[in-house]
Amino acid sequence: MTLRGENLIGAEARRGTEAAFRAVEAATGRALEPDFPGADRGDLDRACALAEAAFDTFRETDPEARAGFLEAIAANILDIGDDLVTRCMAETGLPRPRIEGERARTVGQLRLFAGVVREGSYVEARIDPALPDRKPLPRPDLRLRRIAVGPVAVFGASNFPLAFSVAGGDTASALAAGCPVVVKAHPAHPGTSELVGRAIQKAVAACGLPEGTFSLLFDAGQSIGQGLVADPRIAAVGFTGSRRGGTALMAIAAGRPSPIPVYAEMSSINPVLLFPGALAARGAAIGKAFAASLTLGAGQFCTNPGLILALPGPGLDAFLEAAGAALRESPAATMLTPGIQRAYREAVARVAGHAAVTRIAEGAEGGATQGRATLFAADSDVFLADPELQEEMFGASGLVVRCADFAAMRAVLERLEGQLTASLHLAPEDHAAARDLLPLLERRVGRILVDGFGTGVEVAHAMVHGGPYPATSDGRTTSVGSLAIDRFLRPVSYQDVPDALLPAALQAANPLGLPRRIDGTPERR
Ligand SMILES: NC(=O)C1=CN([C@@H]2O[C@H](COP(=O)(O)OP(=O)(O)OC[C@H]3O[C@@H](n4cnc5c(N)ncnc54)[C@H](O)[C@@H]3O)[C@@H](O)[C@H]2O)C=CC1
Ligand SMILES: O=C(O)CCC(=O)C(=O)O
Repeated sequence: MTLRGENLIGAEARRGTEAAFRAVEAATGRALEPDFPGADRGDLDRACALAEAAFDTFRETDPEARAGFLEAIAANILDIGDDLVTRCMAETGLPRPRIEGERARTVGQLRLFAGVVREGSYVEARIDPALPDRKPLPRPDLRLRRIAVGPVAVFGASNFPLAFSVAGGDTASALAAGCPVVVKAHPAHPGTSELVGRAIQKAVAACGLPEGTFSLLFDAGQSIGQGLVADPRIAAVGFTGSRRGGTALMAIAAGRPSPIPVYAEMSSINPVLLFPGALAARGAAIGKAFAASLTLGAGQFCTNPGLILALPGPGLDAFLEAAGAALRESPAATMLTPGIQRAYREAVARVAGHAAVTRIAEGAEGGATQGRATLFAADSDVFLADPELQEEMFGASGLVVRCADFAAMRAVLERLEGQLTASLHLAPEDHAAARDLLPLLERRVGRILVDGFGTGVEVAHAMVHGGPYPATSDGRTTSVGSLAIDRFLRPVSYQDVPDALLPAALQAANPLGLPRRIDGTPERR
């Protein structure tokens, strides 16, 4: 499929008029064809106007039509075939199995949301019938449903060019909710973005939906993204990336005459708690598994296990020896962009320069586009004394913090910022100590897992990929799994509205066959 470097604005495809950029082949630093001229203000305005015009029609599409649309996007992505995989590999440096797996996850995610739309409980339809004879006052007829919030701006992630990008979780959940989407493409994978964007554009046309249901804009800089968040027609924002980028967009959204929510997934170091029983039983095996998780995708996962907490002893020694040996064997890996590679090197150098931090092991030295795995260690009082040690090193680096006892481990956890995940490695005799720490972990993280690592998020109904700030901007939400749809819905209540004027979801005959609550109890169907 030929790439044209065009913005997709509703049904149109046109090259921008602003400064152009090219994708960079991650492994070599070579510029790739074609160039992508940036969208201009007129393009931004048209994309937002079309999204606004599409909103009322798109949000009222019936469940089958909306689910069919999501499935059509999935089918069109698969139809692109190997062109998508090879372009994505070139732009990101990620290997084929990873990209193919991510494509399957993206398609599975769209289909999951098709199922959510068909099943219908996300609408939260509730009916409290009138009680005209209630004393001292009659109760009115009250009916509630959730509606889409409005057009959503999506900023894709550099590190998940499919599953967290143009047709990723933010887009899939916003479309499922009934929100038109305007994507600001990530400049690290514009070709991948154009291919996937065309797959969505084609599905919009084939499903007979309003053209403004989807648009995709390119920009060499940041003005289109900033303009998008500031545009009064945009009602919410989905973002995955840096803390600096996420907080900049939050500030723009909060400063608007009508502020809107920004759902930003940002930085996390994902503490791993190694309990003494587990370390004694299988310290070396945990060390090996940890090294595999740390180096996955060159460490460029927001779920990367960057902080390990453990009590000293032979079990921890075995862990460090095995993890160190695996990391010393690990090859350097191509990183996503020159900027990310530079930031990683600088972050590692900063920690390496810390007088009280020791380097346990490092992987093979890489070339100019690569990152090298590194494992550091420090005592808990050193960690507690220096807040910079809990900054994310976005790449394959971790810090082992030795805690003299569980009180010291608790002190470290108390000091931690919000996180996406916490992993606990346990033997049965560790349960009492783990139980003590669980309430604190619940306050710090979005997902608690046992005997595993957080990398590789399952797209499922019970998944939370979120967490308190700064892991995300709003710890009440998730960006992965079916609950992600909640971010783009808001409740509306209808009081004493005649049946003929009610939305189908709330009419007496329940023409959409939705699951509903009558007086708080599931309706018999
Ligand atoms: N925790 C995580 O999930 C991730 C963290 N990162 C971190 O971010 C660093 C840079 O990676 P990027 O992917 O380039 O993230 P980034 O945050 O710089 O960019 C993400 C997107 O937001 C846009 N953007 C960023 N700042 C903006 C601003 N002030 N105004 C308007 N738009 C803005 C960019 O153009 C891009 O489309 C990495 O080195 C890493 O530290 C990156 C990817 C994922
Ligand atoms: O670990 C995963 O599967 C997802 C990680 C993620 O959300 C990210 O790195 O942005």
